[in-house]
Amino acid sequence: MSVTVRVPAKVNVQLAVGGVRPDGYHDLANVFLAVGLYDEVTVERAGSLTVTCDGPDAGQVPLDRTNLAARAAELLAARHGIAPDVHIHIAKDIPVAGGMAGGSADGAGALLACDALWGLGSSRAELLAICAELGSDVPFSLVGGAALGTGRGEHLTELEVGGTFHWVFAMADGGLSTPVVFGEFDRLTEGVAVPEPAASPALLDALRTGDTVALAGALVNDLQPAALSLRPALGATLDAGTAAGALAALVSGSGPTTAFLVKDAEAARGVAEALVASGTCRAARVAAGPAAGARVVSGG
Ligand SMILES: C[C@@](CO)(OP(=O)(O)O)[C@H](O)COP(=O)(O)OP(=O)(O)OC[C@H]1O[C@@H](n2ccc(N)nc2=O)[C@H](O)[C@@H]1O
Ligand SMILES: Nc1ncnc2c1ncn2[C@@H]1O[C@H](COP(=O)(O)OP(=O)(O)O)[C@@H](O)[C@H]1O
Repeated sequence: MSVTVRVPAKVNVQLAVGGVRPDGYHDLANVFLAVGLYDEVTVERAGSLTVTCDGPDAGQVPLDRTNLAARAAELLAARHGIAPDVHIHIAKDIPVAGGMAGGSADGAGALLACDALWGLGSSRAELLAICAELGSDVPFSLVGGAALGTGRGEHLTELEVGGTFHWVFAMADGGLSTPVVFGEFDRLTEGVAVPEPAASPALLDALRTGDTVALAGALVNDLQPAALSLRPALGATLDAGTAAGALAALVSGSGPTTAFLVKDAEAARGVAEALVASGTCRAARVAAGPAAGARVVSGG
C-alpha cells in the first residue's frame, strides 16, 4: 500500500522582518499565500528509509537524511517508538531553493503521508508541533490557504481570503540560501533601528475582500533588498514583468524566484510569455492562490 499527499508552494505577500534574536532567528510578520504549484510525496513501507525524487530540479534535492521529508518520517516515527522504514518518492514541481518553500512542502507532505500509512491518527496540533520542529515554514505547508505567521513564522493565524489571486513566477538559475539572505539583511540593516514586524492592515483587508489592485499596492518583502544585493540580476526580471503589465512585482521570500501579481488568468499567460522572451529568467509559471494545504490524494 502507498499513500500520496499533494502539497502547495507559497508566496509571501508580506514579509516583515525584525532584528536578529539571540537564537539566530528573526521575528517575522509573515503573510503566506499558498499557490497552485505542487509537489507530490508518496510513501510506502520498505526495509529502510530511502528517498527518491523526480522533476526538473531533482538533481538539486538531497536524497539522504537531510531531506526534510526523511526528517519528517524520522521525527514522527521516533515519537511513536517505531522504525521509520519507508520509501519516500517526491514528484517535485516546486523550484528548489527558490523561496517557495519546496522543502517545507515535502516535509509537511511526508508527515501527513506517513501518519496515514502507519495509521497513527495524529491530531492536527501534534502534526503542527512536528512541522514547527522541522522548519519555520513547514506548519504553513500543512495548513495552506492564507495565514499570518508570527514568531519565526511558525505560529499561524489562518486568514480569510475573498477571491482568487493570479500570479506568474519567474524561476532564476541557481538557488539562494535562506540563512545567507537573512545574514545579508542583517548586514544591510546594521546600525539601523529595525521596527517590530507587524502585519499591514491594508494588506489583510485586500486579502479579505479579494481586491487584486489593493493587494498589488500592499505587497512588501523586507528580504528583497538582501536578495537583490546578492543577486542584482533579479532587478531586470522584476522590471521585465512590470513592463509586461504585471500589477506588482516582488521577490518571493528569500528568492531568487520572482513573483508577479496580475489581473486574471489571461494576463498571467501574457506576462509569463513576455518574461520568457525577455531572457531574464530560466522559466515562468502561472499559478493562482489561495491553494489548499497538504492533502492525501490517494491511499490512506
Ligand atoms: C524566508 C522564508 C519566508 O517564508 O522562507 P523561504 O523564502 O526561504 O522559503 C522563511 O522565513 C524561511 O523558513 P524556513 O526555510 O523554514 O527556515 P528554517 O529552516 O526555519 O531556518 C533556516 C535559517 O533561516 C534563518 N531564519 C529563518 C526563519 C526566521 N524567522 N529567521 C531566520 O533568521 C536562520 O538563519 C535559520 O537557521
Ligand atoms: N525535500 C526537499 N526539497 C528541496 N530541498 C530540500 C529538501 N529537503 C532539504 N532540502 C534542502 O533545503 C534547501 C532549500 O530548499 P527549498 O525548501 O526548496 O527552498 P526555500 O527554503 O528557498 O523555499 C535546498 O537547497 C536543499 O539543500
